[in-house]
Amino acid sequence: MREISHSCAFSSATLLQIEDSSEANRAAVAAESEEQPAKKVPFFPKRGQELELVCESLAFKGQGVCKVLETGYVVMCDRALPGERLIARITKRKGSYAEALKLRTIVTHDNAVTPPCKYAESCGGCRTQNLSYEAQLAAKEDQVHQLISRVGRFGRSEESGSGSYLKPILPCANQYHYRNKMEFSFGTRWLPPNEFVKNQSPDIKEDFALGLHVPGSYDKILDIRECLLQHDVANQILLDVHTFCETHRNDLSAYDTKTHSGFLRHLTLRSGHDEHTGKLQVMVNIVTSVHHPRVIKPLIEKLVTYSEVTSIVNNVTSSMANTGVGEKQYLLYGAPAITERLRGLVFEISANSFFQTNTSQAEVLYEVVEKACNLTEASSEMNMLDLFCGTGTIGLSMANKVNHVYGYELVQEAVANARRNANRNNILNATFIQGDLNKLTSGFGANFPRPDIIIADPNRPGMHPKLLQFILKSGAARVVYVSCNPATCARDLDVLCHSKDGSDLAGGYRLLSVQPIDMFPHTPHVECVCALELSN
Ligand SMILES: C[S@@+](CC[C@H](N)C(=O)[O-])C[C@H]1O[C@@H](n2cnc3c(N)ncnc32)[C@H](O)[C@@H]1O
Repeated sequence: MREISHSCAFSSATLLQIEDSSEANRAAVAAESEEQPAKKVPFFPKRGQELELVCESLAFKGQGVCKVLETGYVVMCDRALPGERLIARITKRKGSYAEALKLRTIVTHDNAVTPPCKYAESCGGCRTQNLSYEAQLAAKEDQVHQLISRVGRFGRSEESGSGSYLKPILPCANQYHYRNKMEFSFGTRWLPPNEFVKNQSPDIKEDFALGLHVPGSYDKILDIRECLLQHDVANQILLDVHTFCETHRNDLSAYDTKTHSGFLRHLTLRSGHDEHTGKLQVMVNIVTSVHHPRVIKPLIEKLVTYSEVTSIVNNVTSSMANTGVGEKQYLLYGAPAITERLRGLVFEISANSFFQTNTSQAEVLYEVVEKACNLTEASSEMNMLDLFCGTGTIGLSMANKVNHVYGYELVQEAVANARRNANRNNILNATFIQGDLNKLTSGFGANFPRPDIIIADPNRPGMHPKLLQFILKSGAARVVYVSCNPATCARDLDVLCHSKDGSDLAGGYRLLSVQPIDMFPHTPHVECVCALELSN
């Protein structure tokens, strides 16, 4: 039996509410305080106060865990990196810690490297590009281990025999050009500090930008002309679209999220490969506020000159929200979907359906998932439930080893993709069902047999308590939890593995392993695959 740490200051009620970073931050603060308890003296910084900090580690979501030297008081600071001494301004007090905005560096961080991207200092995408890759990996591994062991209440003790259940992180072989999908936004331009001087130049127009959101801002766009995370061809397209739309901005005006006026909202570039020739395929998705085929036509004529562009779609949305999914979608050129190979199968990807964004690392991820399922010859009699299945990739990649795969997914378009993906790969033992796993009714489970293996791959908020209850009652011998948010994953594992007094969610599973995987170098994101078995 594994040791359960009782030092963790989280009540079960709070654990169910973990949505994103604040509980994870508290875990990081608790870890810091436990490591050096003697240094902490009472300290109450005020909002707006400027302080000298030293950064000690990187927490979940890439925030630096910093300390006020004389007091040991913990401050979470965006863009602070381990070893850095900095001046920061307090923005929020949150119980035992505060949040701060970094103002300037006094002494640079450990493991500093020169980032190859010229936007690295201002862009919200790659926040740790100037930290060596080895240091990024160590920080991500530590975050997963801390969160699972503390928030999940598993402790850090060694398992006898196969070593710790907390496995070392698997690195990503390609640290650049690994993304097969990038979503850019049109908008009003934001100038990073080093461009203010150039702003005197009449060449710089502030009414047009195409790029990525300024961190923490919904309306300001960092104008960029290339992103080192995407394919070179996608970068040429981005540059061309940028130049063309900026030149013709009277017709092709950028949408302004404050005034809700303007035409062009987002540009999404997705890449895949032709299933027969292996040739690169690019899908261009232009999101606009209205359908205006005549105005957009010259841009399409420009884009079709690229032999790699095999699909151009136009999503039209009148929503005030910052969404790339249109109320209507128009096919402007080529096929409605592109294809990609994964685990020896061919998958079709349409504009609004989920597909793993790092294809080569998805091969590694799915291999780990399959291993966690512990498939044997006996598995051919078993039913697999693939929850949050997207376009069906995980379940389909194991369909030849089980009796039947049942996939469950919210997005109708992804379900349609999954069904076509099964047909395309001649897989007859897979059924895909559309439904909302956050709104389970008592009838859930009636349209598929009792599962022997459950795979759950939710997005960041994790699983709804009712879904956890379903899993606990299912009697499935194996559960494999694939997570892109170790904080909510830890919360859910605690429910699945530890019985809770006064609750009908009795923990019925034993956590066997937690495997962190780096899918997104230079970003704060980290994936993990957790294997659980039914405990008797
Ligand atoms: C992280 S993705 C995983 C997709 C798939 N397993 C894969 O590897 O490609 C999460 C998926 O959950 C779906 N999803 C999100 N909320 C959902 C809900 N409430 N009910 C069912 N599916 C949901 C999303 O549409 C998305 O396809």
